[in-house]
Amino acid sequence: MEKDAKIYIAGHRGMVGSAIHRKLQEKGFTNFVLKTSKELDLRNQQAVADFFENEKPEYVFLAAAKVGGIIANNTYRAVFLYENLSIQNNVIHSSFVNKVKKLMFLGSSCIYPKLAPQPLKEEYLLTGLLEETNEPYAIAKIAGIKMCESYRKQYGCDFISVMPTNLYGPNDNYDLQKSHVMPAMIRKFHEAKLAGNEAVTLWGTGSPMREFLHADDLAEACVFLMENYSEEEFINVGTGTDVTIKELAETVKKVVGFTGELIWDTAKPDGTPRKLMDVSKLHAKGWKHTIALEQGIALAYQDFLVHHDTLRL
Ligand SMILES: NC(=O)C1=CN([C@@H]2O[C@H](COP(=O)(O)OP(=O)(O)OC[C@H]3O[C@@H](n4cnc5c(N)ncnc54)[C@H](OP(=O)(O)O)[C@@H]3O)[C@@H](O)[C@H]2O)C=CC1
Ligand SMILES: C[C@H]1O[C@H](OP(=O)(O)OP(=O)(O)OC[C@H]2O[C@@H](n3cnc4c(=O)[nH]c(N)nc43)[C@H](O)[C@@H]2O)[C@@H](O)[C@@H](O)C1=O
Repeated sequence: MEKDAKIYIAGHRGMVGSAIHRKLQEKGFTNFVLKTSKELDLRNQQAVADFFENEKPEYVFLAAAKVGGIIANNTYRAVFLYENLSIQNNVIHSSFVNKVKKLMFLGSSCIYPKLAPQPLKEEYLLTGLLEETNEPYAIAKIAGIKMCESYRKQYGCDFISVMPTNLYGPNDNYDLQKSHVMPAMIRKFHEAKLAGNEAVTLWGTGSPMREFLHADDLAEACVFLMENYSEEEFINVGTGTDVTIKELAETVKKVVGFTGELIWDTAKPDGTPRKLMDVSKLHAKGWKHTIALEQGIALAYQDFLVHHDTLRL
């Protein structure tokens, strides 16, 4: 990508989109097209077609999506399916019509079968049943992968797909019902510490395992792959290491400074038992994460404290 290339970051205000924007600016890129969802609703096919015809971006990072944790995915099943299919269909197709040089689609580690062998290799896609709680979201993501693959095969588009593991960091969603586990723990432990509460309730059994990558590391990987990866097959992006939710809770407790007890609400779902990404393909391409988990949690907590009054609570 040329430093003055016209780059459209769809979802530039989100955790991933804002991290990609920061990273591109750090690396000297200067020419961005940025639209909020109020300015451009990506579910609106005609509005997206008009936008692309007028703006003619050269590169597209598709980081706009309907995103949420396990309860949000399981509650708003129709919304997660419809909105993600609409957004990605419109952006990917308009990128083709307007001859975008390269597009990056962001999927998720939830595309893999619930009980696939671990760590998850890219070839395990579509080899088994999906996790029930986020099946609609996963189906939408798989459709996005297949759309990029098909537009490459039929039209020669340089559209690539990246599969991030669970992410956390600045600009995360801290709504306790809709968020992912990391921001939920940060907020719950922080508020319990301030209130002097003796216990915090967390969801499930605490036994599932999850891999966590800081959003700034993901952004670095996305810029690296936009410049160095043009293959048909999608690529996993993660750390290659995971922890149990219980272990995560102990680490977040320590970082936040909460000393009370944990109560596990087993009426809430555990979701996939494990979804550790095989990142050997990414490492072979020459990229590896740099932010260790405890260091990343401390950075996320600092961001939470600094921006607490403007957060998505
Ligand atoms: N968070 C995670 O743990 C993971 C995320 N991912 C993927 O990364 C990508 C970004 O996720 P993340 O940054 O966490 O999500 P966020 O919820 O933080 O950001 C999503 C962004 O999408 C935009 N958006 C949503 N709906 C619309 C719409 N109808 N029209 C225009 N823009 C819209 C929002 O714009 P606005 O702010 O203007 O309303 C927002 O900026 C997604 O594809 C997600 O699936 C993958 C794996 C893990
Ligand atoms: C990135 C990935 O994220 C989602 O999958 P998930 O990883 O299962 O989502 P999660 O982060 O919400 O939960 C992880 C684990 O943590 C446990 N857990 C404990 N206590 C809280 C808690 O307070 N909040 C939440 N959210 N989870 C909790 C929770 O019960 C579960 O066992 C997909 O929907 C999809 O969006 C996707 O692709």
